Amino acid sequence: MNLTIDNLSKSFGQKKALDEVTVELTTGVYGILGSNGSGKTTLMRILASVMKPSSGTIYLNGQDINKMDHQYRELIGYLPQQVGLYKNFTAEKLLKYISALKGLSKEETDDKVKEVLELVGLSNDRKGKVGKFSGGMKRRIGIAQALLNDPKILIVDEPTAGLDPKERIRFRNLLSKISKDRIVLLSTHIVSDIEFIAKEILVLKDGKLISQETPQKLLKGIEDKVWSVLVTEEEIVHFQSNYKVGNINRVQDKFQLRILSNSIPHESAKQEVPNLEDLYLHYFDEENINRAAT
Ligand SMILES: Nc1ncnc2c1ncn2[C@@H]1O[C@H](COP(=O)(O)OP(=O)(O)OP(=O)(O)O)[C@@H](O)[C@H]1O
Repeated sequence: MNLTIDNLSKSFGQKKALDEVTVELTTGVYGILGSNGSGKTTLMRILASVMKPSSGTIYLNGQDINKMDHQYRELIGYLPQQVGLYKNFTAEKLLKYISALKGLSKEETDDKVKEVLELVGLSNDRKGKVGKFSGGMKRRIGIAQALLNDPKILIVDEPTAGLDPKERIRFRNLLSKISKDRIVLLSTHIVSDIEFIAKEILVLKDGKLISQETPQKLLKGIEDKVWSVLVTEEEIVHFQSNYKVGNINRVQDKFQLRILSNSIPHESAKQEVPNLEDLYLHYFDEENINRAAT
């Protein structure tokens, strides 16, 4: 399976939310990384066919999705940022109801609902009311409903916002599991969500695709730029105004700063192994974009 996004742009008045994005996707998980307003949701909505681009074309296995029309939509599962679930429905009833809306027969529905409940780990909670579910369970029921029509392309917008770490891990593993024979697109600004499961990360900035790489290659790009330095409280401001500073940890009476810099920021600085949090800082430290030292 091959999904090709060819020269896609979307404008809202003067604002270019997407600017000539071209990318080719095959099965597996893709992470879309970008700061607020970088165009992630716009790209996902166009891919989910709920919004039209201003220009550009999307091809699935060489066929223009506009020409495929409902044939394409049947292959899509979309989980937007906000989903309104019927709070008084049980998990099972909700999924049966959505199956009916999606046009599945009664027999298909019973089997499919059972299968997706199992897949997302909610079989034992099938009689529980959705309104009483935790955030993680709600996201999982969201995925379950998106999987009812066995989509080949699953699009999930900010899936882990508001989830606790345990639920985030569980959700990540679920997406990883279902990506074997599907294209899964996952937008986030929580980089740890995609560090381990994405086969490639698409970095969007101001509507432009500025990078498409494996997480390992992206990290290699900053491998000699990440430092840690131990400073006093008074010295923090100096580093913050001259460098991109990430985490600050208290270590007894001093502070350890994580710094992104092309050159050694201080003679006592130690080089560190980069992670995706550093990468995010590298691309999206907007406030400090004009610093000379990096
Ligand atoms: N319907 C709309 N009308 C006008 N402007 C819009 C509309 N939708 C998006 N935009 C603008 O397009 C740009 C990209 O928005 P988009 O929602 O795609 O970004 P995002 O990366 O998903 O951000 P976030 O992480 O905050 O969800 C933003 O500047 C946004 O204000």
